[in-house]
Amino acid sequence: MTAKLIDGKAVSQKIKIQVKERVEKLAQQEIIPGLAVVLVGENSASLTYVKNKKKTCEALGMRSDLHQYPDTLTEQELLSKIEELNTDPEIHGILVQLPLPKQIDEFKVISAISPDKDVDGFHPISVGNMMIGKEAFLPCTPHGIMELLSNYEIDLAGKHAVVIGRSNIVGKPIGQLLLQKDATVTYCHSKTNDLASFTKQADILIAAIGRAKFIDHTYVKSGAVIIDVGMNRDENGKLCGDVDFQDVQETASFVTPVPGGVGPMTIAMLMGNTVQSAEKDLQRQNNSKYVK
Ligand SMILES: Nc1nc2c(c(=O)[nH]1)N[C@@H](CN(C=O)c1ccc(C(=O)N[C@@H](CCC(=O)O)C(=O)O)cc1)CN2
Repeated sequence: MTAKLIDGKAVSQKIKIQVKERVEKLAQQEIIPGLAVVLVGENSASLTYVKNKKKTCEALGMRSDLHQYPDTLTEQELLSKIEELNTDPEIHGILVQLPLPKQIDEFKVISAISPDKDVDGFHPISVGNMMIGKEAFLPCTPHGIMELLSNYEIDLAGKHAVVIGRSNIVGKPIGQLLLQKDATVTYCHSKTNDLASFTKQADILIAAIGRAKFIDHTYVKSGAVIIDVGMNRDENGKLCGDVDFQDVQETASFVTPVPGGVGPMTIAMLMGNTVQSAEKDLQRQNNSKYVK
């Protein structure tokens, strides 16, 4: 058996075409979805990601403003900027690129974003609504993973999903979304003893560990679906995931590559959330017309 490739690049293209159609529909009502991206510091990977977000927005007919600051920016200065963006009627989505420099409290900053504009889905209100299955902006990487699984018609009900990683932006939320689709979910993390004894039971294995090519075939059950969320550099400086892609080929049934798997989905889902925010804003405006 050779694993089938889950092509995130192709699926993300399909999603972006659908988003563009929604942008064109909003343009008929003279609305241009607007995304504000805030970057603090000079992290080169973060700079690449925010540039890609801006480029994608523009390609889909959306507005994107990049607000870039040195890593000496104070927490108060950042909070003031967010306050300004919260009240800007032309901005439908606000995103603060993570990680932030250490003098800035990430939770405080995320909590300051209006939940109506929280297109990253990181605000505690968005997280709470997601947890109880109510309408919310879903965090882009976990949402992208769910879209990939759905596009490849991978059945989740009754399946055992093992998530390695417990970050707020990937590990914790992907477990909840899988649970909502009736998977049985196990969380593993850096303190888990005998990791392989858990991962070998996984029908669906989500690797978000942050260690280059850590998962090889000895961690994988025959026929498992592997989703690689890792973004690392190998010994030659080449981009690679948490999974040893070649080594799992004869064991897994499906596997995502890095690059070209989960990463492009993250940006496509962000575009979807931003358009959704603009659509909801229009709906609110129309509703308030009726009330008057
Ligand atoms: N505010 C946020 N910060 C961060 C998020 C996030 O969703 N919101 N996620 C990550 C970084 N990230 C988006 O911001 C991201 C990472 C990777 C990719 C991607 O497309 N990767 C490509 C490879 C890119 C390359 O060549 O370097 C791929 O996997 O094919 C997109 C977005 C942390 N911060």
